[in-house]
Amino acid sequence: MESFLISPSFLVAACAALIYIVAGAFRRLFLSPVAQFPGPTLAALTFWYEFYYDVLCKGRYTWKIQELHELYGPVVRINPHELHIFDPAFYDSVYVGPSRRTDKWAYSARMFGTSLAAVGTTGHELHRLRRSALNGFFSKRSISKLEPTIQRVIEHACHQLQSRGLNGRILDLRNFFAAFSADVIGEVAFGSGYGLLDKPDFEPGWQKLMMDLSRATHLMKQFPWAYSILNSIPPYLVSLVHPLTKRLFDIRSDVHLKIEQTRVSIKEPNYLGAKEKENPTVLHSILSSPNLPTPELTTPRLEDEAFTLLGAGTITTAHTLTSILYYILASPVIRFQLEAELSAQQSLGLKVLEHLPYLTAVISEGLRLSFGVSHRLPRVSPDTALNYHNTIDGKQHDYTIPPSVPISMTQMFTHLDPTIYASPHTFKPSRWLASTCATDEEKEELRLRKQHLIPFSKGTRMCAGMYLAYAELYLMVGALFAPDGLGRKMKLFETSVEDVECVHDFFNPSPKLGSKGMRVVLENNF
Ligand code: HEM
Repeated sequence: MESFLISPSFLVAACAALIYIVAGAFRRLFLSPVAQFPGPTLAALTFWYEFYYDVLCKGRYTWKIQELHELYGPVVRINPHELHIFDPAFYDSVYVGPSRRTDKWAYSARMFGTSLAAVGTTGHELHRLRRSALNGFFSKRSISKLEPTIQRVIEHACHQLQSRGLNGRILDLRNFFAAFSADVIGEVAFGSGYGLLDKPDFEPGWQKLMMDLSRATHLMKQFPWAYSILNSIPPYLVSLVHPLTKRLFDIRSDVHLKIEQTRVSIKEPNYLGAKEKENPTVLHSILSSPNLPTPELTTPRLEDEAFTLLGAGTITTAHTLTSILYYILASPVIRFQLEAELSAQQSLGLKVLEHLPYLTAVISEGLRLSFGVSHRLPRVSPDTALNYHNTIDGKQHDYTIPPSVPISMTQMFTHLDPTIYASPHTFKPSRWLASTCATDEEKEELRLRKQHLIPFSKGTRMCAGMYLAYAELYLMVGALFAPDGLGRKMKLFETSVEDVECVHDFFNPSPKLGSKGMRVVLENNF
C-alpha cells in the first residue's frame, strides 16, 4: 500500500487532481461572471454547500438564503453560478413575458426528471412551442367548460368524506385533498380518475409518494445521473425496494395506453364528431396541436408531459386546500363570515363564487400562506443584462447582472414580506378586502398586495394549470362551506398550525416531518 502511494503514477494523478481543484476554485472565485457578487466563499466554491442544507438538513437552504440576505444585502451569490435576489419590486424584471428570451437553468430544470416536458425544458423557443400545446387546454375558457366534471368529482369526494367520517372517525384532509386533486387531473386531463378517493383513508401512500418525489428533487439537481440509473432499473425491482412506486408505474402504463389509444382515435374519419369533441383530453389537445412537429409527438415525450401534470397539479393544489381548511377551521370569526357569505347565494357555480369578495379573500390569503412552491425558481436571460438598483436602509445597491447568469427569487419571501403584508404569518382575509371609504394610500397598498401575490409565478414559465387550480379551490371551498356543506360539521382534531406551516422546502412546501396530518372529525355525523 505504502509503495503504491509513492509510486510515480499515483503522484502524477494526485498532482493533476490538485491542479484541477485549485484551478477550478480560482476560476469560480476570480474569473466567474458572478465573482464580484457578495456571498459566502464556500457557496461560491462548491455545490456541496447547498447540498448540506437541502439534502442533509432536509430542505433548509431556503431559510439559509434568507439569513444570507440579511448579511450580504438584496443580491447574493448562493452557489458557484447562481444569484438570488430578495426584493419583491424586482420580480417583474426576472419573470417576464415572451418578448424577452428566458431560459430555465439546466441545473434546476433537471430537478423534475422530465426533460421532455415543458417544465423541464431549458431553451426559450422549445419551451414556447411545448407550452403552446398546453395553453389551449388549460385556458380560462376551457376550464370553465370543465366545471361540471370538477363538480362531479367534488360531489363524489364529499360523499366519500362523509361516509369515511361516520361515528366520529378521524379524517386526514391532507390525504383527502391529495387524492382529490389527482382524481380531478385524471378526470379532466385524461378522461378518467385514478380512483384514489375510493381507496381506504384516501390512499395515504399517494400523498407520501408525491412528497417523496418532491423531496428527491434536491438530489436530482445535484446528481442528474441518478434519474437515468433509476429509469434503467425494471419497474418491478424498484417496486420491491419502494412499494409505493408501484402505483406510479401503473399510472405511467395507463398514460402510455391512453396516448396510443388517442393516437388511433384522432385518425378516425369521424373523430371531430366523436364524444372527444365535447370533452377532449389533454392528450387529444397535444396530439392534434397544429404547431407541434413530429419529433414533439413521440410517446416518451407525451408521457413526460402528462406525468408532469399529475406531479405539478397534485401537491400544490392539495397543500393550498389543506392550508385554507386549517385556517378557516382554526378561526370561528373567519368561518362565520365565510358561511354567511355562502348562505346568502342562490347558486354556487364557479362564476358566482369567483365574484364573492370574502371567499376570494380567503383563497388569496390561503395562496399567500401556502406559497405555491417553496423553492426558488431560477431563470436565465441569455441575451440581456439586468440592472438592479435600490437603496435599502440608506445603502445604495447597484449591480449589472451579465446575460446568461441564473437568477432566482423565492415566492415565500415576497409573501411573508412585512412591508407588503403586515403581520405576515397571520391568516387575515380582510387584508384583501377593498373598503368603500379607503384613502388613496390604502388603495395603493391593496394594489401592491395583489401585485405581489405570486403563487403561480409569472412570465413565460408561470403555472400552466392556474385556472384549473383556481376552479378547484373555489368549487371545493364553496362546496364545503355551502349551507349543507361538510365543512360546517368539521372540527380540528389534535392539529395545530405546525401541521400546515412550511418548515422544509422540498420544492413543494412541507410542514414539520412527523406531522400526523391535518386531522378533523365531523360532528353529528352518525
Ligand atoms: C394551487 C395550485 C398550484 C400552484 C400554486 C402552482 C404553482 C406553480 C408554479 C409556481 C409553477 C412554476 C414552476 C417552475 O418555474 O419551475 C408551476 C408550473 C406548472 N404548473 Fe402549476 N401550480 C398549481 C396547480 C397546477 C395544476 C392543477 C396543474 C395542471 C394540472 C399545474 C400544471 C403546471 C405545469 C404544467 C407547470 C409547468 C409550466 C411550464 O414550465 O411552462 N399546476 N405551477
